[in-house]
Amino acid sequence: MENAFKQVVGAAIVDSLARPSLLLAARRSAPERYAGLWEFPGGKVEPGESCEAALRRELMEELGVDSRLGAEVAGPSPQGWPLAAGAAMRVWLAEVAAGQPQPLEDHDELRWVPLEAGLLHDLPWIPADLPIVAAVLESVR
Ligand SMILES: Nc1nc2c([nH]c(=O)n2[C@H]2C[C@H](O)[C@@H](COP(=O)(O)OP(=O)(O)OP(=O)(O)O)O2)c(=O)[nH]1
Repeated sequence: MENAFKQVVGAAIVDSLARPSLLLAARRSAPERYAGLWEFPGGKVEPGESCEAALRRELMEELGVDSRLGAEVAGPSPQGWPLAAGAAMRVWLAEVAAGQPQPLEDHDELRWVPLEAGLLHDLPWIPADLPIVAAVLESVR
């Protein structure tokens, strides 16, 4: 069956999948409606690509890192979490397997933030991401 939503994938990159204490938040530099807002690194899945392969590709392109995916942070639909404009995002916990994350593309700042509700919610996230941030916190508790 055709997917009802445009499929986006995102990574909740933690310092360690075994003992997560920090989350890597990324500040978008474009487009204008999202510039300055924080998000999960990731992007659109290309035709014929699996979600997991798309996510690892995006993390290499955007951050320059090889990544290891952990558990999915499941959303309310099989396509994940609803976003604006007819898109939905599946999100995985992830850790860096090799490399140092750099804001190579789409972002102007990366920040490791303690996995604490108060500190994470201090950042201006893309509004659709707020329930995902809460679910990530819940999943690492
Ligand atoms: N990566 C990412 N995108 C998000 C999040 N929240 C959210 O609403 N979005 C939206 C923004 C974009 O409209 C869309 C993802 O597209 P993108 O611009 O990151 O995708 P891409 O890297 O494949 O970009 P492009 O090829 O279209 O330039 O999903 C999030 O946490 N991470």
